[in-house]
Amino acid sequence: MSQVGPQVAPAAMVAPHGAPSMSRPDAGTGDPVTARRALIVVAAGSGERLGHGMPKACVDLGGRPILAHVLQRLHGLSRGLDAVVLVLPGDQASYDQLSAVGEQFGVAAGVPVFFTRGGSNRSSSVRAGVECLLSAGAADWDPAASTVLIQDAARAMTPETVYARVFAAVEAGAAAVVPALPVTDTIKRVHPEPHPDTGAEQVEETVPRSSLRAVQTPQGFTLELLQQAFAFIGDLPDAQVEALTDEAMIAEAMGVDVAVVPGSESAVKITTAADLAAAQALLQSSEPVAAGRPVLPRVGIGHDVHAFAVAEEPRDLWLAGLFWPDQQGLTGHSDGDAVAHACCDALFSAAGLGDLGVHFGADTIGTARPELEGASGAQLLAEAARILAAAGFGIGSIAVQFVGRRPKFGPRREEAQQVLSAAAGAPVAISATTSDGLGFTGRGEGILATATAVIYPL
Ligand SMILES: Nc1ccn([C@@H]2O[C@H](COP(=O)(O)OP(=O)(O)OP(=O)(O)O)[C@@H](O)[C@H]2O)c(=O)n1
Ligand SMILES: C[C@](O)(CO)[C@H](O)COP(=O)(O)O
Repeated sequence: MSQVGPQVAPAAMVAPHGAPSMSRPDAGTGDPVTARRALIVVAAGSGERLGHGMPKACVDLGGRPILAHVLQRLHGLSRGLDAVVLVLPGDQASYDQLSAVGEQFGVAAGVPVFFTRGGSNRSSSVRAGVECLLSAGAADWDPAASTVLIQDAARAMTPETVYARVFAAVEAGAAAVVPALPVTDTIKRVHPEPHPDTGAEQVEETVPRSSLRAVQTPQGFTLELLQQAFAFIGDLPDAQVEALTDEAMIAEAMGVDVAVVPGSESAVKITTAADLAAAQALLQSSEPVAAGRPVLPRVGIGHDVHAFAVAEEPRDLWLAGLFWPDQQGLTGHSDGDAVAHACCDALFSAAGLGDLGVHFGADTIGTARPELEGASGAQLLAEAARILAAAGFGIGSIAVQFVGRRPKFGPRREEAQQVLSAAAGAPVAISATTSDGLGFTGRGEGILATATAVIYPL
């Protein structure tokens, strides 16, 4: 199992005031939430019926692997997710490709993402996902109060509303929940054996369709039921496990009620070439380029200034996500990381989402976002990237220029770029200059950072 999480800086680089807890306060009481939410995406299937000669989750859909579309649709929900587990194909190339997609999502969305390899059938892949989740920390969760959703990577276009419905139904008291749509075709059962002379299948009966439902994913369960379910099927022979085409079947076999919530026409399972073409069409119809309009990038600008603290009030210097030993720090409510803050401002500006003050000002953090109290510049940048993603924007790149007499950026430019790029989930380029002795930067009273960002609609 490997992990990427919202904590982007190596431990030594995390702000001295401690990492902010990303746990959610209860909206009503402000108490920490004990009910947890996790999502397991099973993406280990071979995709034989699709026939692309590679695991289905790796197959290209509109320029990105199928798995990326699942994650892209989760950004609005991501603040409420405590963990995402991706169950990936066993071969190294596919594993590397898809885990990179997952890592990018984890950084942008601020969600801990864990990876494991799947098994030879769907149930064994789901089991691997549950085991990964437990060893990633869910073993300490309250199992009756925590909800786990299982999603097929193959249902790449499932809208976020369906996830929200399933979470809501489990949290309202159902131990097992499936999303489903009424069946619109007439359904007939055929005889097990074809006609002896013609070889054609023979209809045995017509099944009344009013009570039939076509079941989709994500399927939701309490963590407690999911653990019991895998203990329940633990000793079954492989053939019987193969026959379990979804997890709700195990709950049914255990005598647990399974609730149904509305699914979505968009949540089609990409199984055949025709399904992939349908998903492609759906994707195009939901993107502006289909209407003949080009998808233009957006640019933003950000600017931040901080004064150096006076010698009588020493502070550590944090700049561009790095700790600078033996240097007097900057004043400010925050850690004073003007380079990271300018990047955040450029992102908000590009997305038309206001500025740093709106999202991370002392008032906001004091009221709506207490978990960001004491957050470092790099952590704020990761959070800004998550906010953009939730608003439907990806980040192309950020360029930031530092103006000041000290510290000297050259020797640590690469290191700083790496830290900020990891935080933003996109390339961040840093340049630095002095101001020829002029102005407050020239006199060494403070520093200035100016950033530009290019973003694009997802
Ligand atoms: N051993 C398996 C089999 C399936 N799955 C996942 O379960 C979902 C539903 O499976 P399906 O659509 O049947 O995918 P494949 O098994 O890849 O398809 P095929 O049967 O055509 O090979 C997919 O997201 C798939 O990646 C999995 O994680 N591990
Ligand atoms: C879980 C599922 O998507 C619900 O419809 C379906 O059962 C998966 O079946 P598959 O044969 O593994 O594709």
